[in-house]
Amino acid sequence: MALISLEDVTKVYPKGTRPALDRINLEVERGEFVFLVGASGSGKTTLLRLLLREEEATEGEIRVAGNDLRRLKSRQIPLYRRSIGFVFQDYKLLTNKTVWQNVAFTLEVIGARRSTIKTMVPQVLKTVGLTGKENNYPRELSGGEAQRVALARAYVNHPGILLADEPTGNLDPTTSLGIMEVLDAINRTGTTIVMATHNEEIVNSMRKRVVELHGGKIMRDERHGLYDSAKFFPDAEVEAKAQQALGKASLTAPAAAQTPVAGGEFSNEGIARLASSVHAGRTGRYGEVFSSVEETLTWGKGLHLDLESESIEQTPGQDEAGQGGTATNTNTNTNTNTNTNTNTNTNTNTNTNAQSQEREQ
Ligand SMILES: Nc1ncnc2c1ncn2[C@@H]1O[C@H](COP(=O)(O)OP(=O)(O)OP(=O)(O)O)[C@@H](O)[C@H]1O
Repeated sequence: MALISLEDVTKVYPKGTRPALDRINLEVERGEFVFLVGASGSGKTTLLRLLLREEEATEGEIRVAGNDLRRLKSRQIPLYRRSIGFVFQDYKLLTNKTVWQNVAFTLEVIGARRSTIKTMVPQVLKTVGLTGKENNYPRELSGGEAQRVALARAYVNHPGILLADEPTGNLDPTTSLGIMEVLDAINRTGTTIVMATHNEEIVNSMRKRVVELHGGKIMRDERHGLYDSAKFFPDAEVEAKAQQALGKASLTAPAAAQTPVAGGEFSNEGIARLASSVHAGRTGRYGEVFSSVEETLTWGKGLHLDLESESIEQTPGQDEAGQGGTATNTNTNTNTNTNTNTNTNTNTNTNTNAQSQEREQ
């Protein structure tokens, strides 16, 4: 049974003139990394909010990790949400708490022991490359660092599912690469990731499953996004990162990282391609945000999904929460290479819905 399934799901907001989601059918298997793409207003955030049970479907059935979300009682919702990690474009950090306290807080609210907190917080900060920043307050962090704290907080209790709404939306291309490295590492521990994004270069480079929404309907569901790698690495830092990612895939990565995903490639190659294309300056956002449907349908040439015959391989020993693996792909400070963005797209992302959702924690 799929980890996430939506059957004929429709969402009409009280003031909505048309359905925000219109008879959506979608299945996501355990361990998958799914990009949700589509023009502004196509329904990406709504889909994530339904999965988080911040909104209820008007019609249809949603199941997440065995939970039928229609049957979830109000008092069960906080517990349900704690089993899911989520990150937003604007980080939502607690401004009066340090990096350490922000991450520890997630564990405190679920009643974790102090000894557990003391063990897990440094581990996850190391995973996201923030060792040394424990005592900084959010205002003392760069955008990329703040987003990594948000990721650490979402991941610290090793959720089986991580939902991300434009997690790179406010970040420059090189910093976004760092965030994608962390997300990729988290995914390789077995955590299923559903990420809404406008960033076509990230999607094209990572070559994960791409679900494209338009007007609340799924217009495309492909196993891999476009492949458009750069062959030229004149920048030493980005080249090193790309080499490192490729090297890790074949030499030092943990077993989970070496497991070929459907299609036979190693997931770290996506990061290598992204590093390459970040450097080449092909960092455009999802460029067709305000264009017609004909023009927006430019995603991918990949295979159409056949969930019957293909499935993501699981690494033996990993439980549902992904605790069988530890992410080893630590991030390095990537903020120095910001001059390569030759993006000419002038669209701005107006994702205000996610921004207004304050996490209960
Ligand atoms: N609370 C709400 N009340 C009424 N309509 C809403 C509400 N939230 C979203 N909508 C509408 O639902 C549709 C889908 O919005 P949604 O935020 O899911 O799109 P999106 O693809 O995430 O867009 P973006 O990329 O701009 O974040 C839009 O037409 C939007 O105006």
